[in-house]
Parts: sequence; C-alpha cells; structure tokens
Amino acid sequence: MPNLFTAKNLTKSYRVSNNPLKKSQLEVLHGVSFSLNPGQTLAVVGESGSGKSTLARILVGAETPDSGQLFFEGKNILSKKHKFEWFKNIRLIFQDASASLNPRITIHQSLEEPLKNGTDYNATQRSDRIAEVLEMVGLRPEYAKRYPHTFSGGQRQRIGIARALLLRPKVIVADEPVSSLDVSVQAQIINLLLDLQDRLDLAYVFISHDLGLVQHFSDKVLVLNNGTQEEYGPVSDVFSQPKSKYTLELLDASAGYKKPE
Ligand SMILES: Nc1ncnc2c1ncn2[C@@H]1O[C@H](COP(=O)(O)OP(=O)(O)OP(=O)(O)O)[C@@H](O)[C@H]1O
Repeated sequence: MPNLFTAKNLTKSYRVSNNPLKKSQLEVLHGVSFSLNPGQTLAVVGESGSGKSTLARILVGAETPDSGQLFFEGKNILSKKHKFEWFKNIRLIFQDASASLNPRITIHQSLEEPLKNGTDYNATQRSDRIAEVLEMVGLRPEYAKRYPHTFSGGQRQRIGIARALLLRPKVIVADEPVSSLDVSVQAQIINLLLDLQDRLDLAYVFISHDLGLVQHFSDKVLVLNNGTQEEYGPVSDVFSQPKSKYTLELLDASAGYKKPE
C-alpha cells in the first residue's frame, strides 16, 4: 500500500530582482521530503521566513515547485491528469479565515463555490452538504444565510474548516490555523480539529510556531531552516533528541514546549 501523501525533494525559488548584476533567485525550499498516512499529523516548524507557507501553498497546488514530486495514494499529482483528485483531496485552512471569506457574499454562497467546482450536486444537494459541514464544525445550518462580519473570529475559523471539508478531502493543510485567535478559542479549534481527525481519519499537515501545541497535536515533525529540511521524524524523537543546534534553539525559544522528563 502506498502512503497517503508523499513529497519527494521539493524545491522552490523566487525571482527577487530583475537586475542582472544582483543575485536574482531566492531559494525558499530545498530538498523537502515527507510521507503521511491517514489519521496522522505532520507538523512543519521553523523560524519566520523558513519556507513553511510556501510549502503549504505547494502542497495544495496554489504554487508549482521547481522540482520534486508529490504523490497522493501513489499517484503523481503534479501530472495534469490527477489535478482534480488533488483539488478534491488536499484542502487548505488559512491562518485568517476572514481572508478566505468574501465579505460581500453569504456563507452559503462562499461554501457553494467549491461544491459547484468539485461536484455535480444540484442546488438542494449543495444546500444539504453545506448544512452537514456546518453541523460538523459545531455551527447551526441556518448560519449559512449570514455574512462573514456577523461571526466571531473562532466562528469564522469554524466556517473556514467547514469550507475545507466540503469535498470530503483526505488531507488538510492547516497554516497556523489558531495563531490569530484568542487563547481560549485556540483550544476549542484544536479540539475540533482533533475530533474531526478521529471521525474522518483525516491526515493533517500542521504549520505552527507553537512547539508545545505541535508536541501535543502531531505524530511527525519536519523542521525547516532557511528552506532546508533540518530534521524529520517522529515528534517524540526529534523533540527529545534534536540532532541540530537549530532545532534545540527553536525548542528553547518556544514557551509552550515542555521537555520530556
Ligand atoms: N511570492 C514570493 N516572491 C518572492 N519571495 C517570496 C515569495 N513568497 C515568499 N517569499 C520569501 O520566501 C521566504 C519564505 O517565506 P514563507 O512565507 O514561506 O516563510 P514562513 O516560514 O511561512 O514565514 P512565517 O512564519 O513568517 O509565515 C521568505 O524569505 C519570503 O520573503
């Protein structure tokens, strides 16, 4: 059986200057590889600017890597013929749900969009699925009639999660999904994500600065240092016996992280 989701040697550079006398390419990712199975969580950690969000955008198809491979259930999803499977099965949760919700349209309209693009459901089936995912994230179906500004930050993040779930994906990439929320709300959203993982056997790629949370939430961890994979392995191994000074410093700097006895 192939792994659910595998990345091999991903690289990505950006052009940063048009001046031929200056170095014009910035290498943001270099040789990133991992594998993930159903129900597992891979955390991606690293300093600001280490390439975490770039990796997240590549994993959901919002950016193209310069080289490397991505496999979903053994299929090369960088090939055009698997585009739809990629779109359906690997979905993103943003840090700030407000950014992904158009303020001028109702929640129903926002949630209907992926269903129009990703299914052949009729209007009634779309409404039923929207009601179903809203209930799954602890919101009332009638909230679909409202506009984004009528919700709290935590409720908007629940809507962002509902939107990610619409097409019944198997992998969710969550880029700092709780870091813009109040601490009390963060725990509720984390518990919701854990509960959904249990119920749906979801795999998560979880990007976070909070290593205490990563320790509690993840099975594996990938440490990025300036775009290079510094360490990768079970979270218990990497955090209890970090091989590199960089990882040790990240752990020391993270307030929430508790060293194992
Ligand atoms: N479109 C782009 N064009 C040029 N450079 C970019 C682009 N997107 C990101 N970068 C650069 O790539 C590097 C990695 O950025 P990225 O946002 O992936 O890091 P990050 O680890 O997610 O940071 P943070 O934790 O602050 O969100 C940074 O130096 C950033 O300035």
